[in-house]
Amino acid sequence: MTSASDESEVVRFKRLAAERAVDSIQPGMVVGLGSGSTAAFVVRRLAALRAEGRLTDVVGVPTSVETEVLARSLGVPLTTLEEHPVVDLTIDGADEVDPQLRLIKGGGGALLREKIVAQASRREIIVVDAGKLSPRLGTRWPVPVEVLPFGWRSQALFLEGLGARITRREGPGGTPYRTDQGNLIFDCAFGPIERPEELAAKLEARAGIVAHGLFIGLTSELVVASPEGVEHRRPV
Ligand SMILES: O=C[C@H](O)[C@H](O)[C@H](O)COP(=O)(O)O
Repeated sequence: MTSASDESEVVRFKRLAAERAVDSIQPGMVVGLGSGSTAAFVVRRLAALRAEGRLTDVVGVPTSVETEVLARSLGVPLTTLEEHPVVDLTIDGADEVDPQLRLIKGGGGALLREKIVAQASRREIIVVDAGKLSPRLGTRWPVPVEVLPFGWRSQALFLEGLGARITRREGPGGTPYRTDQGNLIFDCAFGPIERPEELAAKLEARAGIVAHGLFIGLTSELVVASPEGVEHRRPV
């Protein structure tokens, strides 16, 4: 267990952003629980509030098996999109955020469920440390692309044809990484992406590509923590 005193600065900023976003959760809400190390602080904070007898009627929709396991271990009640097809508020992390609050997500492999939950949400708050801010998507992070195992070599050629330097993500022991759906991920280094919407449209038109990590038009609010404090930004 990490104590507050041995947290690195980056981890502290992740926690501060996540905890601030939890202030937006109201009693009775259905809350999308994002994935990754920043979103995990949301789950922990929710559990701590429940222990104080607050927000006890909030239910969470996890965006990955990892988040589901964490939430269950902390006693946070969970539901599904089948039971609650509309989510009041989702709080999730991101790998890269541009000035228009477009995102690259999926560094932890949860991009498909994260996008499904984001699209089902009335509000999506993204929580990051300031190191995730970027002038242009693709500058700091490759775009994860989730593909069906069937025909994966064809998808690799297609992605290279779009100009990406691709790496098939590896799991434990050098075996191909598998998502929660059993699919593969190609991390696609495009370099700074001039028109993310056009790239997203090309990826979405390709059969066999199940999801990509470009999240466009889905951020309602960004909470970013840095040495200067915690700041809220909305799309302009
Ligand atoms: O698939 C993983 C998610 O998109 C994460 O939200 C993203 O990778 C950020 O993760 P972290 O908060 O650990 O930096």
